[in-house]
Parts: sequence; structure tokens; C-alpha cells
Amino acid sequence: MTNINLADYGLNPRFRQEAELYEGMYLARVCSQHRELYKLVGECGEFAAVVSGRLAHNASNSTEFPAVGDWVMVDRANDYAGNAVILHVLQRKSMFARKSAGTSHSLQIVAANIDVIFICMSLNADFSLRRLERYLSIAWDSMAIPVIVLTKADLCNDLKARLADIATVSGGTNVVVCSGMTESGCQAILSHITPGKTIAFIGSSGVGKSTLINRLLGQTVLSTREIREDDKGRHTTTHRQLLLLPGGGIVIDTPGMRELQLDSVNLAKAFADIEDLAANCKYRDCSHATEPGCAVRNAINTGELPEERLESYKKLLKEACYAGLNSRQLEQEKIKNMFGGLGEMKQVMRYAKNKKKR
Ligand SMILES: Nc1nc2c(ncn2[C@@H]2O[C@H](COP(=O)(O)OP(=O)(O)OP(=O)(O)O)[C@@H](O)[C@H]2O)c(=O)[nH]1
Ligand SMILES: [Zn+2]
Repeated sequence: MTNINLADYGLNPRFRQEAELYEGMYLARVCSQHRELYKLVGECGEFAAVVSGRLAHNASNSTEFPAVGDWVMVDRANDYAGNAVILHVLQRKSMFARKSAGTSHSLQIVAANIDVIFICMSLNADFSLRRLERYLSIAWDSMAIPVIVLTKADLCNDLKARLADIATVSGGTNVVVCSGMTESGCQAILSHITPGKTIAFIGSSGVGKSTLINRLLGQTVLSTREIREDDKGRHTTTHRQLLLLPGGGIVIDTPGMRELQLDSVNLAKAFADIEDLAANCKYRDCSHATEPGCAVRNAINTGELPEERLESYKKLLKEACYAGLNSRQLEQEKIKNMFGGLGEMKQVMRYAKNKKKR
């Protein structure tokens, strides 16, 4: 029987305390999920589990099911006598979620209880400031701290220019540059990895997430593209998994996301520069279009703010609001912050409703 110190897997006093409420049950963390079957890690090691019928029955939506990174209460500490049964999901302290693919409005939790989000973007083909803004908006809403991880540095010959571009959207988020091609290529990200802390790697397919994680692990645990030649053009990572790094720290690899739909965002943080400027607009409800005394337009005219960034902001604002209509996260408070007033919010709601009818 292996004895695992769950603190290595990120267990902290807050979860331990909550777990004590469930007498006679065992605490474990979700490492991976393959359809209905979960792999958990507990004090006696890894074991398989399924969700209890009651948990499934009482869940009002998919977010109430366990996700990778969740702390759960189970009926047993191993699977010697059959799969364990997950009875409760402990309160999440953070989560990175996205809308499920397709037209449904359900949310998909990409990773739960994460401390740091590595937003991975490659310095070649995948590089896009607009996508970075999108990722940052969601990451800042997750309760975890984002770090921008630029991959494939070996394929970039104008790093300085790229970094200058990023500085216009990063708003002080830490940026690290790395390459999976060299031994020392991922040194830079180690300073953001601490024992007991959970890091989620997110980013488009093929940016090199698995390659970096393999480097950090010191062995090839995750399959990368060339290993699975038969799978050309398809996503290499098909499911999330939680892994312990030899030097401490926990990583969660996520499948590449082709298109990240918004559910809930924190634009106040991701676009703090624009919101600061807007505070100086003559009209409180300025739309930064043609109003006189608009500090945002003024900044565009002087070259201080790129026009595309304002467009990106407006686009995300509209999208977030539309997506939010069907989301449980439509809290008045948040919306008030975003729109500076309920009047404008009502207008946008009306707009979104009409759009839906069409
Ligand atoms: N030149 C160069 N190629 C890299 C680097 N890192 C990864 N690659 C290559 O990029 C391809 C994709 O790498 P993966 O690590 O599988 O990418 P991923 O982000 O995990 O992709 P998904 O699993 O689909 O999400 C592979 O062919 C890697 O060899 C790098 O730093 N430089
Ligand atoms: Zn304005």
C-alpha cells in the first residue's frame, strides 16, 4: 500500500477542513476522466471511481459533475473490490471553464482548483494578439493567476517585436519565453511552478503544451504529435490529466482548443487600460464611438491605444453578455461593473434577445 502525501497533490487546510465534514468517507483528487470512469489519487495511491447515482441525479448541470483537479469524497480508499463511488465534490476555489462545443449552452470545466494558468501561445503560426486577449479575459475570471507562456522560441527571429506587441495587451501579466527543443528551454517557466500548486496548461492545439510538460517531467509521459504520426492533423491530447512533477508542483494538460467560446470573463482586468481611459470620457456611458470628449478615442488618435484593441474589447463585451444570458454566472454585480449602469445592460439584453429571435 503506497502512502501518498496529498499535500504534494495540492491538498491545503481549506479542503482538509471541508473534507472533515464527511465522516467515514475518503478524500481524493481527480487525475483524469475517460467518459464515466474517473482516475483518482488518494492517500493509498491511484484508483478508479464512478459518480454515485445520487450525485448524477441531483446535478442540475454538467458543472456539478467532478472535473480534473477537483477534490472529491469517495466511499473507499482503493478499487480492490470494484470502482470507488464519488459521493461529493468539494467546493472549487477556482475553475477554468468554457462553453461546450456546438450550440448547447452547457459549460465544460477544463480544470478545477488551479493556482496558475499557463496561457501557451507559439511564437510562429499560432501567434495572435486577439486570441491572447480572449484567453486573458477568461483566465482573469477563473480565480487563478495567468502567465503568458510563449512557446517555440526557436522558430522566432523577431522576439523583441513580438514582446513589444504582447506588452500592449498583457497589462502586466508575466510573460515567459520557452522552447521544447532544448534541454534548458523550459527553465524560464520553473519559477512559476511551486510545490503543492496546480498549473493548467491551456492553448491551441499544437503549440507545444505536451512537449513542455514532458520536459518538466523529465520523461515522455504525454504523446506529442510526431509520436502519433497516424493521427496527423488531429489533436494529440484527447483528455485532460493531472500529473505530479518530480521537483514538486502539479500540472494539468488540456486538449488544444480550436475555438474558445466565452462564458464568463473579467474584462475589467484584461482590459484595464481601456477601462482606465474610459473613466476620463466626458460621458459616463460613452460608447467610444463618436462622442465628444472621449478619452478612449483620444488615446487611439495619439497612437497610445491600438484601434484593434478597442474593437477586440467591444467584441468580447458583446459576446460575453450574449453568452452570459444563459449562464448561471449572470450576476447583477458583475454586470454593473462591466457596464457602469443597469440602463445600458438592459439595452444590451434587449439587443441579445432580438438577435436570438432572428
Ligand atoms: N520548433 C519547435 N517545435 C516544437 C516545440 N515544441 C513543440 N514542438 C512541436 O510542435 C508539435 C506539437 O507539439 P505538442 O507538444 O504535441 O503540442 P500540444 O500543444 O500538446 O498539442 P495538443 O495535444 O494537440 O493540444 C510537435 O511536432 C512538436 O515536436 C518547440 O519549442 N520548437
Ligand atoms: Zn469614450
